[in-house]
Amino acid sequence: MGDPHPKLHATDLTRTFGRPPRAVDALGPLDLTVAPGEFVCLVGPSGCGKSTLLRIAAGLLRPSTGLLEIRSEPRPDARRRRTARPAAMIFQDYGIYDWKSVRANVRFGLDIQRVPRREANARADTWLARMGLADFADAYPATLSGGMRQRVAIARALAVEPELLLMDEPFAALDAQLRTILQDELLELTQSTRTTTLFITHSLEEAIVLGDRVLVMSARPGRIIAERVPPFPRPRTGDIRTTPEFTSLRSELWDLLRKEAAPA
Ligand SMILES: Nc1ncnc2c1ncn2[C@@H]1O[C@H](COP(=O)(O)OP(=O)(O)OP(=O)(O)O)[C@@H](O)[C@H]1O
Repeated sequence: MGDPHPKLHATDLTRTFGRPPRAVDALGPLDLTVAPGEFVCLVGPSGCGKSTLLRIAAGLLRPSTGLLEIRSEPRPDARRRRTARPAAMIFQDYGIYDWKSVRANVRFGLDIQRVPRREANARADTWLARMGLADFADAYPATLSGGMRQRVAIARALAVEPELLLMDEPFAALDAQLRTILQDELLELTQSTRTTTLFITHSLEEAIVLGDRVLVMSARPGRIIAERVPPFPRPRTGDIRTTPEFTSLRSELWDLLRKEAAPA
């Protein structure tokens, strides 16, 4: 790929939790480069350090050694948005606030950035409309279905126009049908916004549908042991799921993963 200006660049990254003799080596050493606009999916056995990597990328956790850099674009309105964050994160449990209306949830990041209320409401409403939630702006999350709640989380993350979107198993709590629908929606959305995305999933299907690259991690401490490029040009649609290339890549990835997931 060789992009001289990667959006995310990690070198020799490791993370250990606790101290000897109880120390847990959770991650690495790991090198990772994500180009601007690229959608990179990470798959790996349970407990291999995927969330740890994402939390380091989000600035929620420090690495034990190594470096992770996110290249930030100067924004034309940077002076006003002093608190602008380059990364937005979406979790499996949605992470939305039950006591705030749907619109206020979507506006949340914009409020932190001190975007004026009128503009923030307009941007929130635009994203709600895009996610098919226009009629629910004044509703409270408790009245929404799981899929709708996850759409609110996606709208909230994208409303801040993040330079980097970090998604940790965002669809894991949804049933298979809804998951497929949201995969297709996210595919369309990210192909139009070209938001640089690092996406963790246990679903190989999800990784192949969405990713420009699929990275396979080893068992803990997670390192990157393989990389595959799904052979589907963009813009692509969910129809690729029925192609022979899709099936063969899925079984190839599954073989790689099975070796890592097998008990020692
Ligand atoms: N705060 C912490 N303190 C101690 N150990 C931790 C902490 N966070 C994670 N770990 C350990 O680090 C390892 C990696 O955890 P992590 O959550 O990153 O894995 P994961 O690949 O995201 O797992 P899963 O796929 O099951 O969600 C695990 O062994 C976990 O128990």
